Amino acid sequence: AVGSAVDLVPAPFAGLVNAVLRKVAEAGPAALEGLDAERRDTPGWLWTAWHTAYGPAVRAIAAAHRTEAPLDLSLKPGATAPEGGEVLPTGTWRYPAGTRVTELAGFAEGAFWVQDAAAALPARLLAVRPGERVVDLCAAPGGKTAQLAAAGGAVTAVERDPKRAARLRENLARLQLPAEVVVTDAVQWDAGGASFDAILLDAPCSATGTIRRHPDVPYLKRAKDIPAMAELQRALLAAAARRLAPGGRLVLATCSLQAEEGEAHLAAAAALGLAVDPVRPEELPSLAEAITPAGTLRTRPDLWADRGGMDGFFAARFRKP
Ligand SMILES: C[S@@+](CC[C@H](N)C(=O)[O-])C[C@H]1O[C@@H](n2cnc3c(N)ncnc32)[C@H](O)[C@@H]1O
Repeated sequence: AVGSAVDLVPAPFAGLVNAVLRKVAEAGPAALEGLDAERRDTPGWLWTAWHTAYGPAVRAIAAAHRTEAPLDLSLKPGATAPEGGEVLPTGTWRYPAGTRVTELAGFAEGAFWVQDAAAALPARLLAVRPGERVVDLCAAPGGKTAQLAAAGGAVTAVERDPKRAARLRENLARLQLPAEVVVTDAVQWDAGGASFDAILLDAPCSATGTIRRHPDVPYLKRAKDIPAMAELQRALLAAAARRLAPGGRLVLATCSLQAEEGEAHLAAAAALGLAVDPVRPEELPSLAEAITPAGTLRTRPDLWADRGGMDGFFAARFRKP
Protein backbone atom coordinates (compact mmCIF):
# COMPACT_ATOMS: atom_id res chain seq x y z
CA ALA A 1 0.00 0.00 0.00
CA VAL A 2 2.84 2.35 0.83
CA GLY A 3 4.53 1.54 -2.48
CA SER A 4 1.32 2.24 -4.44
CA ALA A 5 0.78 5.55 -2.67
CA VAL A 6 4.34 6.62 -3.36
CA ASP A 7 3.91 5.75 -7.06
CA LEU A 8 0.73 7.80 -7.25
CA VAL A 9 2.02 11.11 -5.84
CA PRO A 10 4.02 13.63 -7.93
CA ALA A 11 7.79 13.20 -7.62
CA PRO A 12 8.54 16.09 -5.23
CA PHE A 13 6.30 14.53 -2.58
CA ALA A 14 7.33 10.90 -2.97
CA GLY A 15 10.00 11.03 -0.28
CA LEU A 16 7.73 12.73 2.25
CA VAL A 17 4.79 10.37 1.58
CA ASN A 18 7.12 7.38 1.77
CA ALA A 19 8.54 8.50 5.11
CA VAL A 20 5.17 9.32 6.69
CA LEU A 21 3.40 6.19 5.50
CA ARG A 22 6.23 3.88 6.53
CA LYS A 23 6.06 5.40 9.98
CA VAL A 24 2.28 4.88 10.06
CA ALA A 25 2.67 1.27 8.93
CA GLU A 26 5.24 0.58 11.63
CA ALA A 27 3.85 2.53 14.58
CA GLY A 28 0.15 2.72 13.59
CA PRO A 29 -1.18 -0.54 15.04
CA ALA A 30 0.37 0.13 18.45
CA ALA A 31 -0.90 3.74 18.39
CA LEU A 32 -4.43 2.55 17.55
CA GLU A 33 -4.31 0.10 20.46
CA GLY A 34 -3.84 2.99 22.84
CA LEU A 35 -6.83 4.98 21.58
CA ASP A 36 -10.38 4.92 22.89
CA ALA A 37 -11.91 2.60 20.27
CA GLU A 38 -15.53 3.72 20.71
CA ARG A 39 -14.70 7.41 20.46
CA ARG A 40 -12.24 6.85 17.63
CA ASP A 41 -14.98 5.25 15.52
CA THR A 42 -17.64 7.87 16.27
CA PRO A 43 -17.57 11.36 14.74
CA GLY A 44 -17.69 14.00 17.47
CA TRP A 45 -21.08 15.44 16.51
CA LEU A 46 -22.73 12.03 16.78
CA TRP A 47 -21.06 11.30 20.13
CA THR A 48 -22.28 14.62 21.50
CA ALA A 49 -25.83 14.15 20.18
CA TRP A 50 -26.10 10.60 21.54
CA HIS A 51 -24.59 11.62 24.88
CA THR A 52 -27.22 14.35 25.15
CA ALA A 53 -30.01 11.93 24.27
CA TYR A 54 -28.88 8.74 26.04
CA GLY A 55 -26.25 9.77 28.60
CA PRO A 56 -23.54 7.20 29.41
CA ALA A 57 -25.21 4.64 27.10
CA VAL A 58 -23.47 6.46 24.25
CA ARG A 59 -20.47 4.21 24.88
CA ALA A 60 -22.52 1.02 24.63
CA ILE A 61 -24.09 2.32 21.41
CA ALA A 62 -20.67 3.05 19.92
CA ALA A 63 -19.41 -0.37 21.08
CA ALA A 64 -22.37 -2.08 19.40
CA HIS A 65 -21.40 -0.38 16.12
CA ARG A 66 -18.10 -2.24 16.24
CA THR A 67 -19.72 -5.67 15.89
CA GLU A 68 -21.21 -7.05 12.69
CA ALA A 69 -24.99 -7.29 12.72
CA PRO A 70 -26.73 -10.68 12.47
CA LEU A 71 -29.13 -11.51 9.62
CA ASP A 72 -32.73 -11.04 10.72
CA LEU A 73 -35.75 -12.44 8.89
CA SER A 74 -39.49 -11.85 9.09
CA LEU A 75 -41.44 -14.96 8.19
CA LYS A 76 -44.61 -15.07 6.14
CA PRO A 77 -47.46 -16.41 8.27
CA GLY A 78 -47.43 -20.21 8.16
CA ALA A 79 -43.93 -20.42 6.63
CA THR A 80 -41.21 -22.60 8.13
CA ALA A 81 -38.01 -20.88 9.27
CA PRO A 82 -34.79 -22.04 7.59
CA GLU A 83 -32.39 -24.10 9.71
CA GLY A 84 -29.70 -22.48 11.81
CA GLY A 85 -31.60 -19.59 13.32
CA GLU A 86 -33.19 -18.70 16.65
CA VAL A 87 -36.50 -17.00 17.19
CA LEU A 88 -36.43 -13.76 19.21
CA PRO A 89 -39.16 -12.85 21.72
CA THR A 90 -40.72 -10.40 19.24
CA GLY A 91 -41.00 -13.07 16.52
CA THR A 92 -38.03 -12.19 14.31
CA TRP A 93 -35.78 -15.09 13.22
CA ARG A 94 -32.08 -14.40 13.71
CA TYR A 95 -29.12 -15.99 11.88
CA PRO A 96 -25.38 -15.52 12.40
CA ALA A 97 -23.70 -12.51 10.79
CA GLY A 98 -22.52 -13.35 7.30
CA THR A 99 -25.39 -15.76 6.52
CA ARG A 100 -26.29 -15.42 2.83
CA VAL A 101 -30.02 -14.94 2.61
CA THR A 102 -30.36 -16.12 -0.98
CA GLU A 103 -28.88 -19.48 0.05
CA LEU A 104 -31.41 -20.12 2.80
CA ALA A 105 -34.13 -22.69 2.06
CA GLY A 106 -37.37 -20.92 1.16
CA PHE A 107 -35.89 -17.66 -0.19
CA ALA A 108 -36.93 -18.20 -3.82
CA GLU A 109 -40.37 -19.42 -2.67
CA GLY A 110 -40.91 -16.17 -0.75
CA ALA A 111 -41.12 -17.71 2.72
CA PHE A 112 -39.42 -14.69 4.38
CA TRP A 113 -37.82 -11.31 3.91
CA VAL A 114 -34.81 -9.60 5.48
CA GLN A 115 -35.79 -7.22 8.24
CA ASP A 116 -33.91 -6.19 11.36
CA ALA A 117 -35.65 -7.11 14.64
CA ALA A 118 -36.24 -3.42 15.44
CA ALA A 119 -37.42 -2.60 11.91
CA ALA A 120 -40.17 -5.19 12.34
CA LEU A 121 -41.71 -3.37 15.31
CA PRO A 122 -43.36 -0.24 13.80
CA ALA A 123 -45.69 -2.20 11.49
CA ARG A 124 -46.62 -4.50 14.40
CA LEU A 125 -47.59 -1.48 16.48
CA LEU A 126 -50.10 -0.54 13.78
CA ALA A 127 -51.87 -3.88 14.54
CA VAL A 128 -53.61 -4.13 11.17
CA ARG A 129 -56.81 -6.17 11.02
CA PRO A 130 -57.76 -8.26 7.97
CA GLY A 131 -59.51 -6.21 5.32
CA GLU A 132 -58.56 -2.85 6.79
CA ARG A 133 -57.52 -0.17 4.30
CA VAL A 134 -53.93 0.65 5.10
CA VAL A 135 -51.40 3.07 3.63
CA ASP A 136 -47.65 2.58 3.78
CA LEU A 137 -46.04 5.92 3.03
CA CYS A 138 -42.35 5.81 1.95
CA ALA A 139 -42.59 2.11 1.30
CA ALA A 140 -39.58 0.75 -0.65
CA PRO A 141 -37.94 -1.74 -0.49
CA GLY A 142 -41.07 -3.02 1.20
CA GLY A 143 -40.27 -4.86 4.43
CA LYS A 144 -43.06 -3.05 6.23
CA THR A 145 -45.46 -3.24 3.25
CA ALA A 146 -44.96 -7.02 3.39
CA GLN A 147 -45.84 -7.10 7.08
CA LEU A 148 -49.00 -5.05 6.56
CA ALA A 149 -50.08 -7.19 3.61
CA ALA A 150 -49.26 -10.41 5.48
CA ALA A 151 -51.51 -9.20 8.31
CA GLY A 152 -54.38 -9.09 5.81
CA GLY A 153 -54.53 -5.33 5.20
CA ALA A 154 -55.64 -3.93 1.85
CA VAL A 155 -52.39 -2.02 1.41
CA THR A 156 -51.52 0.98 -0.74
CA ALA A 157 -47.76 1.50 -0.79
CA VAL A 158 -46.55 4.98 -1.75
CA GLU A 159 -42.95 5.42 -2.91
CA ARG A 160 -41.42 8.44 -4.66
CA ASP A 161 -38.39 6.82 -6.29
CA PRO A 162 -39.34 4.78 -9.40
CA LYS A 163 -36.30 2.48 -9.16
CA ARG A 164 -36.97 1.73 -5.52
CA ALA A 165 -40.68 1.23 -6.34
CA ALA A 166 -39.62 -1.39 -8.91
CA ARG A 167 -37.67 -3.18 -6.18
CA LEU A 168 -40.70 -3.00 -3.90
CA ARG A 169 -42.83 -4.64 -6.64
CA GLU A 170 -40.17 -7.34 -7.14
CA ASN A 171 -40.08 -8.09 -3.42
CA LEU A 172 -43.86 -8.30 -3.19
CA ALA A 173 -43.93 -10.62 -6.22
CA ARG A 174 -41.33 -12.94 -4.64
CA LEU A 175 -43.33 -13.00 -1.42
CA GLN A 176 -46.66 -13.36 -3.27
CA LEU A 177 -48.17 -10.63 -1.14
CA PRO A 178 -50.62 -8.14 -2.63
CA ALA A 179 -50.33 -4.33 -2.43
CA GLU A 180 -51.14 -1.45 -4.74
CA VAL A 181 -47.95 0.48 -5.46
CA VAL A 182 -48.29 4.21 -6.18
CA VAL A 183 -45.16 6.00 -7.41
CA THR A 184 -45.47 9.57 -6.21
CA ASP A 185 -44.37 12.04 -3.57
CA ALA A 186 -46.24 11.21 -0.37
CA VAL A 187 -46.47 14.91 0.53
CA GLN A 188 -48.34 15.68 -2.71
CA TRP A 189 -50.36 12.45 -3.01
CA ASP A 190 -54.06 13.25 -2.85
CA ALA A 191 -55.36 9.65 -2.62
CA GLY A 192 -58.46 10.75 -4.53
CA GLY A 193 -59.76 12.36 -1.37
CA ALA A 194 -59.84 9.05 0.51
CA SER A 195 -59.00 8.76 4.19
CA PHE A 196 -57.61 5.70 5.96
CA ASP A 197 -57.95 3.88 9.27
CA ALA A 198 -54.28 2.93 9.52
CA ILE A 199 -51.21 4.68 8.14
CA LEU A 200 -47.57 3.74 8.49
CA LEU A 201 -45.08 6.51 7.84
CA ASP A 202 -41.54 5.11 7.76
CA ALA A 203 -39.99 8.42 6.91
CA PRO A 204 -36.64 8.97 5.15
CA CYS A 205 -34.01 9.86 7.74
CA SER A 206 -30.29 10.08 8.50
CA ALA A 207 -30.25 6.29 9.12
CA THR A 208 -27.92 6.64 12.13
CA GLY A 209 -29.78 3.72 13.69
CA THR A 210 -28.41 1.38 11.02
CA ILE A 211 -24.67 2.02 11.42
CA ARG A 212 -23.95 -1.63 12.28
CA ARG A 213 -25.23 -2.54 8.81
CA HIS A 214 -24.06 0.64 7.05
CA PRO A 215 -20.75 1.70 8.63
CA ASP A 216 -20.35 4.46 6.06
CA VAL A 217 -23.30 6.41 7.49
CA PRO A 218 -21.25 8.34 10.12
CA TYR A 219 -18.90 9.54 7.39
CA LEU A 220 -21.52 10.40 4.76
CA LYS A 221 -23.83 12.33 7.08
CA ARG A 222 -23.14 15.71 8.66
CA ALA A 223 -24.74 17.46 11.62
CA LYS A 224 -26.27 20.00 9.23
CA ASP A 225 -28.20 17.23 7.41
CA ILE A 226 -30.36 16.50 10.44
CA PRO A 227 -32.58 19.63 10.53
CA ALA A 228 -33.39 19.25 6.80
CA MET A 229 -34.37 15.60 7.30
CA ALA A 230 -36.48 16.53 10.33
CA GLU A 231 -38.29 19.19 8.28
CA LEU A 232 -39.10 16.66 5.52
CA GLN A 233 -40.36 14.25 8.20
CA ARG A 234 -42.65 16.97 9.60
CA ALA A 235 -44.04 17.64 6.11
CA LEU A 236 -44.70 13.92 5.63
CA LEU A 237 -46.29 13.67 9.08
CA ALA A 238 -48.65 16.56 8.27
CA ALA A 239 -49.56 14.92 4.94
CA ALA A 240 -50.18 11.59 6.69
CA ALA A 241 -52.33 13.23 9.37
CA ARG A 242 -54.54 14.82 6.67
CA ARG A 243 -55.29 11.38 5.20
CA LEU A 244 -56.09 9.76 8.53
CA ALA A 245 -59.79 9.09 9.22
CA PRO A 246 -61.21 10.26 12.56
CA GLY A 247 -60.39 7.55 15.09
CA GLY A 248 -57.67 6.25 12.77
CA ARG A 249 -54.18 5.33 13.89
CA LEU A 250 -50.84 6.42 12.53
CA VAL A 251 -47.38 5.05 13.26
CA LEU A 252 -44.43 7.33 12.55
CA ALA A 253 -41.04 5.60 12.42
CA THR A 254 -37.45 6.56 11.64
CA CYS A 255 -34.31 4.40 11.73
CA SER A 256 -32.38 7.19 13.42
CA LEU A 257 -30.78 7.67 16.82
CA GLN A 258 -31.13 11.45 16.52
CA ALA A 259 -33.78 12.91 18.86
CA GLU A 260 -34.64 15.60 16.26
CA GLU A 261 -35.81 12.78 13.96
CA GLY A 262 -37.71 11.01 16.72
CA GLU A 263 -38.88 12.25 20.09
CA ALA A 264 -38.89 15.88 18.89
CA HIS A 265 -41.74 15.07 16.49
CA LEU A 266 -44.17 14.59 19.37
CA ALA A 267 -44.70 18.34 19.58
CA ALA A 268 -45.39 18.57 15.82
CA ALA A 269 -47.84 15.67 16.10
CA ALA A 270 -49.69 17.35 18.97
CA ALA A 271 -49.96 20.54 16.92
CA LEU A 272 -51.59 18.45 14.16
CA GLY A 273 -54.20 17.19 16.62
CA LEU A 274 -52.68 13.72 16.97
CA ALA A 275 -52.72 12.08 20.40
CA VAL A 276 -50.04 9.57 21.42
CA ASP A 277 -51.47 6.07 21.76
CA PRO A 278 -48.93 4.64 24.22
CA VAL A 279 -47.13 1.40 23.40
CA ARG A 280 -47.93 -1.24 26.03
CA PRO A 281 -45.26 -3.58 27.46
CA GLU A 282 -47.22 -6.68 26.38
CA GLU A 283 -46.87 -5.52 22.76
CA LEU A 284 -43.07 -5.82 23.03
CA PRO A 285 -42.13 -9.11 24.73
CA SER A 286 -38.80 -8.83 26.63
CA LEU A 287 -38.35 -5.31 25.31
CA ALA A 288 -40.15 -3.12 27.83
CA GLU A 289 -36.91 -1.14 28.22
CA ALA A 290 -37.50 0.21 24.71
CA ILE A 291 -40.71 1.97 25.78
CA THR A 292 -40.16 5.59 26.77
CA PRO A 293 -42.08 7.41 29.54
CA ALA A 294 -44.04 9.14 26.75
CA GLY A 295 -45.22 5.72 25.50
CA THR A 296 -43.13 5.77 22.33
CA LEU A 297 -40.63 3.19 21.09
CA ARG A 298 -36.90 3.82 21.23
CA THR A 299 -34.65 0.93 20.24
CA ARG A 300 -30.87 1.20 20.26
CA PRO A 301 -28.04 -0.99 18.90
CA ASP A 302 -26.98 -1.87 22.45
CA LEU A 303 -30.36 -3.35 23.42
CA TRP A 304 -30.39 -7.15 23.52
CA ALA A 305 -26.59 -6.92 23.27
CA ASP A 306 -26.18 -10.57 24.35
CA ARG A 307 -28.47 -11.64 21.49
CA GLY A 308 -26.70 -9.53 18.85
CA GLY A 309 -28.32 -6.11 19.28
CA MET A 310 -30.81 -4.39 17.00
CA ASP A 311 -31.07 -1.29 14.83
CA GLY A 312 -31.87 2.07 16.40
CA PHE A 313 -35.49 3.00 15.70
CA PHE A 314 -37.95 5.58 16.91
CA ALA A 315 -41.64 4.85 16.55
CA ALA A 316 -44.72 6.57 17.90
CA ARG A 317 -48.34 5.55 17.52
CA PHE A 318 -50.94 8.28 17.30
CA ARG A 319 -54.72 8.43 17.13
CA LYS A 320 -56.78 11.10 15.48
CA PRO A 321 -59.59 11.96 17.87
C1 LIG B 1 -36.70 4.48 5.33
S1 LIG B 1 -36.97 4.10 3.66
C2 LIG B 1 -38.40 3.10 3.76
C3 LIG B 1 -38.14 1.66 4.12
C4 LIG B 1 -39.40 0.81 3.96
N1 LIG B 1 -40.52 1.35 4.70
C5 LIG B 1 -39.19 -0.64 4.36
O1 LIG B 1 -39.57 -1.00 5.49
O2 LIG B 1 -38.68 -1.42 3.57
C6 LIG B 1 -37.65 5.60 3.06
C7 LIG B 1 -38.21 5.52 1.66
O3 LIG B 1 -38.96 6.72 1.44
C8 LIG B 1 -38.79 7.13 0.11
N2 LIG B 1 -39.16 8.56 0.09
C9 LIG B 1 -38.41 9.61 0.45
N3 LIG B 1 -39.11 10.76 0.36
C10 LIG B 1 -40.35 10.41 -0.07
C11 LIG B 1 -41.54 11.14 -0.37
N4 LIG B 1 -41.59 12.46 -0.23
N5 LIG B 1 -42.63 10.46 -0.78
C12 LIG B 1 -42.58 9.09 -0.93
N6 LIG B 1 -41.48 8.35 -0.67
C13 LIG B 1 -40.39 9.01 -0.25
C14 LIG B 1 -37.36 6.80 -0.20
O4 LIG B 1 -37.16 6.68 -1.60
C15 LIG B 1 -37.18 5.47 0.53
O5 LIG B 1 -37.49 4.39 -0.32
